[in-house]
Amino acid sequence: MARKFFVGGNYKMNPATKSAADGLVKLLNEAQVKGDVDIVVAPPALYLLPIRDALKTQHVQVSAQNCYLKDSGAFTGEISPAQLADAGIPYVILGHSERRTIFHESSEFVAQKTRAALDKGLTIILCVGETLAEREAGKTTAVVQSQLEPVVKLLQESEWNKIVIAYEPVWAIGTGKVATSQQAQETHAEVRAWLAKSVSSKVAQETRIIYGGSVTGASCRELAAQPDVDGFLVGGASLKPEFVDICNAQA
Ligand SMILES: O=C(COP(=O)(O)O)NO
Repeated sequence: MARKFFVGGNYKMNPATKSAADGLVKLLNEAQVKGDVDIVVAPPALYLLPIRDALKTQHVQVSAQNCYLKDSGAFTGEISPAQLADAGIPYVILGHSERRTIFHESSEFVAQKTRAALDKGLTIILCVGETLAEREAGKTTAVVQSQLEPVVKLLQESEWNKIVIAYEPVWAIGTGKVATSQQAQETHAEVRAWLAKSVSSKVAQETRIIYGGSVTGASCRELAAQPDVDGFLVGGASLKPEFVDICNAQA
């Protein structure tokens, strides 16, 4: 089966003002989206509802950038999967490398949060990826598999249709050093083969594996042409007009 193209925009802790956020909504509402693509933008939590309510295009949905694993309680600063579901936010990014490195989230913790988000009906953009040292040591496959294993243990085969895997090599995030098409295709194919072995061939074939790490309007088409690259999770470029070109990369 053909996997529907998927492009996420991870705004991270941007933009700095509501008026700038309004500008991004204008860009999305005026975008000429070509082809069949799921577009999801992940603004800071403060802007989630205003942006969701200001979007006039059926092409774009919103995502949280993270969530906790409990429904409510004394967890200062956190947002719960139950609150996201109640607010009608359909997606959440989990396991982003910035959550793993800056906020010390382990793969087991990310897996528990994935379980909790699935229990509330959310779709998860599950981030994995290796550091430059791990790639140079030939550990890319082992690292990515170690990040996915705890998730595999907690999911039923039928739940994988609520997972989008984002392969984001840490050395490409925010550096301008985009992975080559060959590097992306190689790792995506390895992840897909591992899914076939660890879950099922159906899940391997149907799960979208998207690439993130310095994707731009200039690099997106060659990457999108790779058989196992099903889309992108875009950081910096999602805050610019070229985000629309990236959404149309497969059109
Ligand atoms: O972190 C990223 C990628 O960021 P950049 O596109 O800025 O490298 N996506 O979640």
